[in-house]
Amino acid sequence: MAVQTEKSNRFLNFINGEWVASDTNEVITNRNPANTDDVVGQVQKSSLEDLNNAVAAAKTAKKEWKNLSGAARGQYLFKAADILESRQEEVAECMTREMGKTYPEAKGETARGVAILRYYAGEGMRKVGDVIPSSDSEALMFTTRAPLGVVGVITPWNFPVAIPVWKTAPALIYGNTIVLKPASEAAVTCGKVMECLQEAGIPAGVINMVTGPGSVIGQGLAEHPDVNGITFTGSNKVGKNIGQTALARGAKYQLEMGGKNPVIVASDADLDLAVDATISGGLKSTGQKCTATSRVIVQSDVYETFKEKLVAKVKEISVGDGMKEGTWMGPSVSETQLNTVLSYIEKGKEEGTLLCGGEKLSGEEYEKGYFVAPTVFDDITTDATIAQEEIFGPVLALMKVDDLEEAIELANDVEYGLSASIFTTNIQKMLSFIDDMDAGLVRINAESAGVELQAPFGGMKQSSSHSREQGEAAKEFFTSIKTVFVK
Ligand SMILES: NC(=O)C1=CN([C@@H]2O[C@H](COP(=O)(O)OP(=O)(O)OC[C@H]3O[C@@H](n4cnc5c(N)ncnc54)[C@H](O)[C@@H]3O)[C@@H](O)[C@H]2O)C=CC1
Ligand SMILES: O=C(O)CCC(=O)C(=O)O
Repeated sequence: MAVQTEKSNRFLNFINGEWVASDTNEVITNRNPANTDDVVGQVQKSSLEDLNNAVAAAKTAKKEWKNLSGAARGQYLFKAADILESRQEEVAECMTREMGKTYPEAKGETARGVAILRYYAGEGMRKVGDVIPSSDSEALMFTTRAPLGVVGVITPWNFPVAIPVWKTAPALIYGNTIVLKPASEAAVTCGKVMECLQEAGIPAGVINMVTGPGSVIGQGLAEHPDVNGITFTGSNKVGKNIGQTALARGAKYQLEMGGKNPVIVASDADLDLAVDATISGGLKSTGQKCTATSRVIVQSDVYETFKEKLVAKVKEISVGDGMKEGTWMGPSVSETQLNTVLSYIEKGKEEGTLLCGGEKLSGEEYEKGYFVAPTVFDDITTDATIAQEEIFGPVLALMKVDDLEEAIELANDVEYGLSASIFTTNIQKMLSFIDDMDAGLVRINAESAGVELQAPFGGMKQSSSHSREQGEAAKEFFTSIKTVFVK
């Protein structure tokens, strides 16, 4: 057993209140996707035995943690928020170097993590149940809530602070203990979040982190008989498998998966606003958000003007190392992700007309990173692969429609239903969109990305397990309702 003595970017597993090396003696080394010469840090390549130790610790700790008052649990989260806030710049820099999003975005995400911790800290003081009139006049009937117990938290790399925090903070405040398995690509940044929770003094065993391959540690969590609930964000393929595994053994699960999010630009839209929001929603974070805009559905009478404005602005985007001032868009997270994006771009060239971008960037600034040019396609039809499949890259597909009805029909013509936007100044069009759009998040005159921590977040159709995260909605997953009858 080794002890982590100083703040560094080399992380051990965190199990039962201690930093411990994996029994495999193997590590995963993370490099900067903007410059692969830059080694960002290391995490453990753990085994099932490490996972079993973490689950055992979480199981032992759950009774005492659950028996604390919500207010007492909240105090730990307030403290963790202060610590994370004091380390905002260090955490953000690590995030940018580890997964590529720009430093201002990474700072914003870290601040969001702080705000989420504070929001759920406050939840510890809010009501958990209702009094319901019994048909027996001498009885008192009410609901209360019980934690699930041990929750397995499996997170992706695209929001290395916000997603682990928006799953962990509600799990803890409602009395659960956790075992967190972050995506390897961003596990060093996540280790820093874990340090903040540790420094806040959360009792041993309540929070645990085990890093390693998804197929071993993630699958191991899903299968583990002592893990009572699993919360997951990531790809559809992995998510569905986790859901089936959890269901087969009767565990609760929550899945947030892909998106193929449309923006509709109506003929009466403020076109400059729509252009800016399409770029921001589609290309920020290099398009690596499940809420990213990827299908741009434009009414024919403004199509050419919108297209011209959009392409002119996309061409101005500065791509580079996210730590460099003036960089608007960083690299893809990894070589695998870059290759996926490039293969969709090749497909797009067969399916439509390339308007700009469409290539891996070359030249001195780019040669050691995974950079792709922001790309826009024209003449894309709804059955095209790039109009149907989640790309997770900076690629926009333009589609032309004659009227709003056709626009909404097209917007709904995908298997996903996470987020959708419309740009219009017409109230009737807004209302039709709100009514008819099959998405968990519908946004009017605002980009498709951008989730507020106090509001429910989740998708329809194949985008989620039909559950919601964040805000008060988190309570539904992280607790079970108990109906109490007293006479
Ligand atoms: N909805 C979202 O926010 C995200 C969607 N994605 C989508 O997924 C694609 C692939 O990205 P990946 O990082 O490979 O996503 P992924 O779904 O493989 O990874 C997400 C998490 O699940 C874990 N995992 C992987 N295999 C597992 C398994 N068999 N059992 C349990 N856990 C497992 C990973 O280690 C990671 O912690 C992206 O191109 C994108 O389309 C990726 C990340 C986030
Ligand atoms: O748009 C956001 O802020 C959150 C997106 C998200 O949850 C994701 O990409 O996994």
